[in-house]
Parts: sequence; C-alpha cells; structure tokens
Amino acid sequence: MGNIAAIVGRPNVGKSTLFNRLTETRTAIVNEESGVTRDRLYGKCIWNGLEFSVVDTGGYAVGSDDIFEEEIRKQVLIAIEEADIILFMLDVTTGITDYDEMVADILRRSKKQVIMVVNKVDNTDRLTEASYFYSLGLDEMFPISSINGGGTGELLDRLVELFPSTENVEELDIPRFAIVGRPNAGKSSIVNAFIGEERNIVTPISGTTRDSIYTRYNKFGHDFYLVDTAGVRKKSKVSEDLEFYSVMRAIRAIENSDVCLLMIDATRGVESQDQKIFQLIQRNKKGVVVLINKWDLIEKDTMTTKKYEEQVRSKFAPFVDFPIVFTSVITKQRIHKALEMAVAVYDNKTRKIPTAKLNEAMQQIVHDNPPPSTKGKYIKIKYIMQLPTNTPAFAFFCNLPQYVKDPYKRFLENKIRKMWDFSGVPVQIFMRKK
Ligand SMILES: Nc1nc2c(ncn2[C@@H]2O[C@H](COP(=O)(O)OP(=O)(O)OP(=O)(O)O)[C@@H](O)[C@H]2O)c(=O)[nH]1
Ligand SMILES: Nc1nc2c(ncn2[C@@H]2O[C@H](COP(=O)(O)OP(=O)(O)OP(=O)(O)O)[C@@H](O)[C@H]2O)c(=O)[nH]1
Repeated sequence: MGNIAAIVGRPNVGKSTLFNRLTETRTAIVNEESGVTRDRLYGKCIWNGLEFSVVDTGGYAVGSDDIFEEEIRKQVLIAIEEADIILFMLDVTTGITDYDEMVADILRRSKKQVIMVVNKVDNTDRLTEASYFYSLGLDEMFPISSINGGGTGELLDRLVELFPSTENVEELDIPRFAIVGRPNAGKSSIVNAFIGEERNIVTPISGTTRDSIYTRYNKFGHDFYLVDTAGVRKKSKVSEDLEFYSVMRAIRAIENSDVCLLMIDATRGVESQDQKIFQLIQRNKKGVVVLINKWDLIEKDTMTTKKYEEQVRSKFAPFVDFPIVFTSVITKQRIHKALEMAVAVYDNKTRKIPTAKLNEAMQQIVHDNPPPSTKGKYIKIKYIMQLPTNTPAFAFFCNLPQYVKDPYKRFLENKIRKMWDFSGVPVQIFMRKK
C-alpha cells in the first residue's frame, strides 16, 4: 500500500529508459489498460506479486541541459520527502560529475532508503568501473543496463524486499476519502473544518510507512477515514507551486483512498497541475468529486455555476461523469454537501448490478444497436456480467471479442452510466470470448 520509488538523477543518465522497463512489467500482465494514456512520470510495476509505483522525476525537468542547480535540488528534496525509496541513477560512461556529488550529498544526509543505480553497464568491462561509484558514500549499488535489461531483475528483487508487503494498519471496512489538489487550493482548511476543532471525534491510526495515514471521522451519521491528513496539514519545507510537488503529494493519498475530493481554486480555474492530479485519480481507478473552492471570491454576476461547470468538465474530458460542488471553506458553504457527494460516489463505486437486471437491460440495448460487423464478421454478445472487482467492471461475453472496437465499448459504458448511477466512478468494459 503506497509503495513509491522515485528515480532521481541528472539528464541523460537513462531515467526514462529504466522507468519504461520497470512499468512495462505491469502492462505486460494487465494488458487491458486502454483509454488512459501512459506517461513517463508515473507508472506501476509488479514484481513477484508485489505492486508498487514508480515516479520518474526527470519528467518534470524544465529545459533539459540548462536545469538550474536549485531546481534539481528542490526536486530531490521533494522526492526524499514523498517517496519510500530513492533510485539514484548514475551513468557509468561519464563517471561521477559535480551534479552527482551534489545529489549524493543531499541523499546521504537524508534518512531515506537510497539505492544507487549505475546505468549503461552494458558489458562486463564496465562492471569494475561501476564500483567506483561507492566513493559517493552511499551503501547500496546495482549496476544495470536499462537498454538490454541486464541487472534489472536483481534491482527489482531488492526493491520488493525493501517494500513492506503488508501494512500493519488496523483498518475498518469504511470508506477512505482523500483530499487532493494543488498547493493553496484549500486542502488543510477543509480538513480542519471537518476535524480540526473537534479532536475528540478524531482517532489517528498509525501505519508503518507514515506517522498517520488515516483519520477517522465519525459524526452526523458519517463514518469514514480521511487519508493522509498528516501530509495535508504539514507544510513542506519546499512548498513551492511546483507541479512536481503537488503530484508527488497526491500520489500516496490517492493510492490509499476509495474516493478523492479534488480541490480546485476557483480563482485560478483548472490548470495543468489539476489535470495531472485528475489523471492520477483515473489511472488508479478511484472515485472523484471535484470541489470548486473559494467560490466566495467569484463575482457571481459574470460567472454562473453552470458556465463554470461546463468549463471544468471540458478541461477533464473525456471523463465527464463526475459531481462538482462549489464550496467555500471560509463561509462554510456546501462543505457538508461535498462530504455527501463523496459518500454517494463511494456507493456508486461499490454498486453491484444483479446479473439478471443487467442482462435484461443491456441485451435489449445490444439488440437495438448491435456492434458493427468488421470484415464481414458478425459479433454476437451472449451474456453480460459485472466482475467482482473494486471498481465497476463489466464483461460482455461474445463470439469475437477482438472485433469489438473502442467506440462501441464507450457506447456500452454510456448506456450503463445512464441506466445506473456511476457518477464519479470509472467504469470498465471488457469483451470476453465465449
Ligand atoms: N548504452 C546505454 N545507453 C543507455 C542505457 N540506458 C539509456 N541509454 C541511453 O541514454 C540516453 C538517455 O536516456 P534517457 O532514458 O532519455 O535519460 P533520462 O535520464 O531520462 O534523461 P532526461 O529526460 O534528460 O532526464 C538515451 O540515448 C538512451 O538510449 C543503457 O543501459 N546503456
Ligand atoms: N476566500 C477563501 N479563501 C480560502 C478558502 N479556502 C481556503 N482559503 C484560503 O486559501 C489559503 C490556502 O489554504 P490552505 O488550506 O492552506 O491550502 P492547501 O491546499 O492546504 O495548501 P498547501 O498546504 O500549500 O497544499 C489560505 O489562506 C486559506 O485561508 C475559501 O473557500 N475561500
């Protein structure tokens, strides 16, 4: 749960090559991940049955050659703060550079688990050179070749060994909500509005990876966990308006949640950072409620909620079926509505449609709008089943699953969304051979 490895290192050492290699281990297993674009920043890796996240900090580099030292330093500090393991990448062909020394210096002083990954060790001759990197004063080193995969198995074995496989948290079976968003959107304010003044209703639970992962909220008929409130409340030493910062902060909270309340600053609107976080929520298949916060600051004559809503949805397209709540933490407007929507989305996420009802409704739709035939082949959908997954997923059993194209799957998804309430929740459609 929330096992995060961050790759740091200067430009051109091979960070993205390693990232691709690590995250491919998952795509190979979970091959039906269509609809969501892969990016070079954040991906999942599965090794020996353990799943963890990999973040490529290089994806946030500005420019490339002319990155300022200060910028890199910040990035490394954020990675140290937010990741569980740092993969410090080095290049055997260039040896140790000034930059490497600077990063090693920061890493040595941190208490984080650091692994030096010496890349481009494509042949055994370079193996001896790789051991020079021990002079940077870090304990662990793995020589690898990202390009041909040499040494990456050993590195993965070690990572899996270091990550805790089961977290020792006494967790109840109640919804887990995460409040995420860019710096200054109002996350701490809303958490404090919920739990701040009434400590007696707050029960912090200790996890192994963090001081406090879950805070229980139990009043007004609600009972749920707020995820990673420690992370929300604690101001970072490097709390800059960096995109990398807000994304790193969000990852763990999102992974540990069922539903995310994504806070947008109404005065700024939806920007690329918000889109990035929204995308992370999607890729982790979590529920989402979008809060347009600081609504008190908006001149209502010029900006109606309806107009604003349309703008927000267009920024998050193609996924548009999610609730939007206009909040003000300052005037306490609709913050309980926000909670109610989070609960509703949780209910949607856990909704199970009885097989008979599902077939009755969907067979009719399929009958009226059959999948278009491809290459003269007719596709016959025989029956439909909701899979026993954590997020709604439906399997359509048919004779020729490979011939059903994405537009038809989207058509089926939209019909399902119309028929039953799945607002705020990703719905997956699978074609299966029968
Ligand atoms: N010989 C060799 N070349 C490699 C290896 N891994 C990566 N490269 C090459 O090194 C170059 C840089 O690789 P990237 O993965 O783009 O490096 P990066 O660290 O992500 O670079 P930035 O995007 O600038 O941060 C590319 O030309 C790769 O093909 C390797 O194991 N051996
Ligand atoms: N006018 C107005 N100001 C708000 C509202 N919510 C939060 N603020 C203000 O916005 C500023 C940032 O709020 P925070 O709660 O610290 O934001 P945050 O998202 O936790 O920020 P980081 O800790 O940097 O990630 C503070 O000055 C709040 O008082 C709101 O609804 N209306």
